[in-house]
Amino acid sequence: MNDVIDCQQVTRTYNEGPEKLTIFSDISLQVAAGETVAIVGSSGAGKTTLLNLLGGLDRPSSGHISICNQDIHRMSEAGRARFRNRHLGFVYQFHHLLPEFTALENVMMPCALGGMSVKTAEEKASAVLAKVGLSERLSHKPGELSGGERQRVAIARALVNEPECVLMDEPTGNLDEHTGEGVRQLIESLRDQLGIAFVMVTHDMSMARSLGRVLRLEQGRLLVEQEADS
Ligand SMILES: Nc1ncnc2c1ncn2[C@@H]1O[C@H](COP(=O)(O)OP(=O)(O)OP(=O)(O)O)[C@@H](O)[C@H]1O
Repeated sequence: MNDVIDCQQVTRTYNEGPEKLTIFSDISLQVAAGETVAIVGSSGAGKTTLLNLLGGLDRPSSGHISICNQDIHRMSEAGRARFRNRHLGFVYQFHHLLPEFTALENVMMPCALGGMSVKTAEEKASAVLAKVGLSERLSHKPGELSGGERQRVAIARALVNEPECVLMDEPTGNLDEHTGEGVRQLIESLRDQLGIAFVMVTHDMSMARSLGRVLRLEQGRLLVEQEADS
């Protein structure tokens, strides 16, 4: 069992007064190390809900989710936060960088939260910023970076603790086509170089198809849209 993510028969319902609203039911999904999986589907299909469950930010109504062979929903809140910091990276459509901190400081943040020394955090953050092509922008604040550069800083921040898996919600949703293509190529090369798994929610079908396996969330079911090796 070398799956980074193992999601077994997961259901998420919301209580709407006396009614139960089922977003999806009995979803099973395995993601191997170094694999890219795109989740597509129409607005409101439940893509972000699923991603939040995989990241331990929300609890399933039933079913089990293991990340690196550990059931994240059996951990205490504090244990889960530590586990997330160590094993998972997150990238969102809007980069969520802290505006008053430099690119380097933003990327150092998850290291600091994990208790690393400032010197080691600085070294790791500079190295990962170099990997995303931003060695020349270490002291720039988010407001002094382009949209694509900001998203690359956000990706560097997600990678700095060397997670097994990065979860992305519309990573190119806010970027023009050319800049989005740059981010797509970066994800591809990081996956191939570092063996990190990426699970990405996107509306960008050409990016989804070009990266590997594509799953479609539709009417509460997860359907295979494209196999890994097609
Ligand atoms: N806290 C909540 N309480 C009740 N319903 C919710 C809650 N959060 C989300 N939903 C519902 O769950 C459904 C799925 O939402 P979700 O954000 O996962 O969709 P999505 O596929 O990511 O959509 P989009 O592509 O528009 O971002 C929506 O119909 C939404 O209204």
